[in-house]
Amino acid sequence: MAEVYQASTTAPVNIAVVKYWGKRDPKLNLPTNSSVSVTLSQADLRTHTTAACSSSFTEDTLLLNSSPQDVSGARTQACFRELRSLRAALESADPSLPKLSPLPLRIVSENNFPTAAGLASSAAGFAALVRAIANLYELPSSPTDLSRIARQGSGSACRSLFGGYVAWQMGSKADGSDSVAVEVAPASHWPTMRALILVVSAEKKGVSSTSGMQITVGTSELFQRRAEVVVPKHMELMTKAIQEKDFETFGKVTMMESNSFHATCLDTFPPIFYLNDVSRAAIRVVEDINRKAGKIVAAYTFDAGPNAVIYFEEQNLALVAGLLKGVLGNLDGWQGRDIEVQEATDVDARAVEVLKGGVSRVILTSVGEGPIRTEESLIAANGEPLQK
Ligand SMILES: Nc1ncnc2c1ncn2[C@@H]1O[C@H](COP(=O)(O)OP(=O)(O)OP(=O)(O)O)[C@@H](O)[C@H]1O
Ligand SMILES: C[C@@](O)(CCOP(=O)(O)OP(=O)(O)O)CC(=O)O
Repeated sequence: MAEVYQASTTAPVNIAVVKYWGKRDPKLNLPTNSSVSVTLSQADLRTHTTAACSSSFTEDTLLLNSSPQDVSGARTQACFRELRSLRAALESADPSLPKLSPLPLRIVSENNFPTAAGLASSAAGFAALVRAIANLYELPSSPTDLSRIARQGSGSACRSLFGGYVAWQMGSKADGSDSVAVEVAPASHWPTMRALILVVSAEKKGVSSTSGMQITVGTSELFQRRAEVVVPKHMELMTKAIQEKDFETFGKVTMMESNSFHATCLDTFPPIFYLNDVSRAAIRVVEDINRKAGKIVAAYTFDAGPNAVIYFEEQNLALVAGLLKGVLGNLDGWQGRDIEVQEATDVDARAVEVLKGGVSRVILTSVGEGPIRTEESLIAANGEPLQK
């Protein structure tokens, strides 16, 4: 029987606090601005991927949550091609190495959260795919080197190669070699950061990030100001806020960034609406929580969909999560955490009702680590995918 080589990893989701929106080169996924994200804990949200290769396989395949995916797309192909060429270079430098680069790849992956629902599945998915194949090929590449490859799968994926607080530097070179992710600070630098996700919709979204951002680039004038003036200022403030663990600035910039990004969506022609009434109710409740506290203790942010991500620090668990548990305590997602419930006094009553009617579940998580190698495999020794 032909030998089956394999390696596995898990990879995290990241949620941006300075948003990536717009490409200067759609083929290479080169962005029009830099961005910053927080990597979320894999205890709650993760992709698990096994990469295998063998001469007994007939073609490159990808099985995602048990369903076969098309791998002929330019993005997946770019990742396969770049990783193979790094392996081929190792093989030609050391002829004793097994010749893995020409062998067909079999990738098996599982997301433990809804795919394509604005929960950054493509980020965790492509980060895991690239990391798993790099492990399989025993590449000496650093996370920054791999971020250059994962970026071509999905832009935001480049930030999921690191844990903690991560910047994607837009770079200026035409070949994209300087458009990479770097660590701003590890999770251990500011470990008290929490994220409460209000899942408003787990459905596939209407306008994908990929096409939405290109229509914005082509039609919005506001977008130009965002890329040239707003984001560079926010990048500076955000990096410093993270270094100094200054939640008030972190929170203010996070909220203003989300608002700026969604304003450019509205300024796109025809307009793109990712926020809905439930999202706006979440914004209102966060504002009321901050007003009650007399300072910024909670910060909302929204990606290309209505789900709210609310960042806060552990010391404000009762003020933020406790209050929202008072409103949404009947939903799934609060288990396993001892949270003192707070009355939603001094909070807009209508917004509370809208949240009650529109949020389907919550996910309470925290800042976490980057991809983690695992011996737990999704492919049997004979090369067959393992059914869970
Ligand atoms: N585990 C995975 N392995 C490989 N590819 C994946 C994986 N998970 C998701 N993807 C790819 O990502 C696509 C979903 O990306 P999409 O950008 O539409 O949604 P999203 O990532 O959930 O939302 P967003 O990035 O806007 O927050 C899937 O259709 C699939 O091609
Ligand atoms: C709103 C965002 O989540 C957009 C993410 O866009 P994608 O990374 O999904 O886009 P592609 O590069 O086309 O795959 C903001 C962010 O994550 O920075």
